[in-house]
Amino acid sequence: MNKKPVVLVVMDGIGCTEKDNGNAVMHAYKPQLDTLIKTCPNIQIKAHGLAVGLPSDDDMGNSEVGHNALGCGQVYSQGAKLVNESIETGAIFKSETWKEALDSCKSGTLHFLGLLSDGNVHSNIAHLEAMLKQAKADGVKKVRIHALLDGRDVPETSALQYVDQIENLIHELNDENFDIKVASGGGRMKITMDRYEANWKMVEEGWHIHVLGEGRKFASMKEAIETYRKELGVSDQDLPGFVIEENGKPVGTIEDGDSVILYNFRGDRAIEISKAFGNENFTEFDRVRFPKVFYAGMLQYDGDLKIPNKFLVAPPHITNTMSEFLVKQGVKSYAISETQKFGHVTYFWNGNRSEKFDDKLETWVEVPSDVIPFEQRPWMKAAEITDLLVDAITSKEYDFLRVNYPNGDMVGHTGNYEATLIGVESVDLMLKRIMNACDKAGYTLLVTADHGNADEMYEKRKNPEDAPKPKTAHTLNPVPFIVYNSDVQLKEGHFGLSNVAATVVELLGFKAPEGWDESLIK
Ligand SMILES: O=C(O)[C@@H](CO)OP(=O)(O)O
Ligand SMILES: [Mn+2]
Ligand SMILES: [Mn+2]
Repeated sequence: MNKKPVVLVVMDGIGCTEKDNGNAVMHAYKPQLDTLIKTCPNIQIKAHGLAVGLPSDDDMGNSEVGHNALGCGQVYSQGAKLVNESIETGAIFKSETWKEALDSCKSGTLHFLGLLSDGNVHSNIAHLEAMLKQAKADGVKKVRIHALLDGRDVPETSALQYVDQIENLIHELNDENFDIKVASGGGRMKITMDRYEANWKMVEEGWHIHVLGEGRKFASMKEAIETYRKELGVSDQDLPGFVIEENGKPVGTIEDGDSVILYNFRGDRAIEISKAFGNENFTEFDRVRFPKVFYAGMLQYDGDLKIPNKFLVAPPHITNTMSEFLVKQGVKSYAISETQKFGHVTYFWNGNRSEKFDDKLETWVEVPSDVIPFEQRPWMKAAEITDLLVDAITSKEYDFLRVNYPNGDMVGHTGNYEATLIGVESVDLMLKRIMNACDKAGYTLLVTADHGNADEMYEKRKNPEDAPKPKTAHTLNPVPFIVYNSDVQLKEGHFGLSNVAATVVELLGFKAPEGWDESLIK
């Protein structure tokens, strides 16, 4: 085998299936991908469920677990699973953090903030339910819930199902000693859950809604959702923020002496709001009022920056990553994406660490993303990313280069089939440029994805004659793994994303370290 530098392309959200259920991957005009699959060694690898450390094979893949597995060559039990286990054993409720959270709000309110669904990508409503029951059992007097609506990891207009579920539990738990209410909420793509500092305005709006109780007022969550749906016709993820009021007053602003638990377990979209609650000297926006609260996350979202410093369940301690390994070998690497996925190829890739292992050997490049609905620009920043990546390949400075193209995923999440076709086609167009650059430089090119999304743009239909309903979530499908410009043969069998790291280092001429899943090369 000829040892050469390697370029790895992650086509975010581009999975493989023969099924045509609004399959924007199948139907996109993508001559490069088609040729690569026809002429190069390639297999399909698993990107969901147990293969990436999720609780079961009913769990679709996602970027966090996908990039963790790609970047560390191992499968770790992930947040979704760790929290389940901690609740099952009761460890979470014996933790210091839980006790402190309860002690700290003895004469105040215990607030739960998080994504209200069972998507299991960022959160699970079952975790919230378990904590509400335990809070009552532990003698908490007053609880307020700040509910972010999903429609991105679950069907796009399914919010009322989860609202009913939580309202039923509230009804069951409420009595003269336990006062529990929903206080505020809004769509996850409108407030609070921004990531990678793409749009701090979202977090500022969330702060006004949850903390200050400033925003459009409604009598109930249901009324807010139904009113906004009628007025705007948008999916759950895009519903504006709302504040629940009674007698002209918000029912649950966040005040000095309260405790706040962010029950999302995934980090990327939890870090900014955690900074707003946790940093004394915070400058991203004017908080107007900064209540002195005890703040904890379900997990610690960033191990380097210790965000937040209090958490209920320890995150997977991901060690022995590919970046660590390459740095030890003195290999120079290059990582690039646009803002929306920049942390995926850096922070997730390195096991949820925001710092480099070595400043000199690692180069990270972020192309600023547009702040617009991505169906309006499905090509996103693919061309700008490729300009820089091609320069980096041509410079011959780096032995390992990785890139994430968000299009299949970010446009896929809009549920817009036509735009997603263009998203996939934009990525395909870029592949040609990268192939050319690799030809000239004599580099090996690997093409894969972190999970599916664009491959199923319609929900499953009950009756074949029903009109297609847009699907915004990820899929359970495998992803391609293609080797271009190398004479290797690939193994046959059942493999997953965690087999890629060993494959990369082998192509670079190293023996993969102990403990990594095997390489895909025969
Ligand atoms: O947008 C996100 O936060 C998730 C879906 O919840 O997508 P990805 O895992 O691809 O980042
Ligand atoms: Mn992804
Ligand atoms: Mn996604």
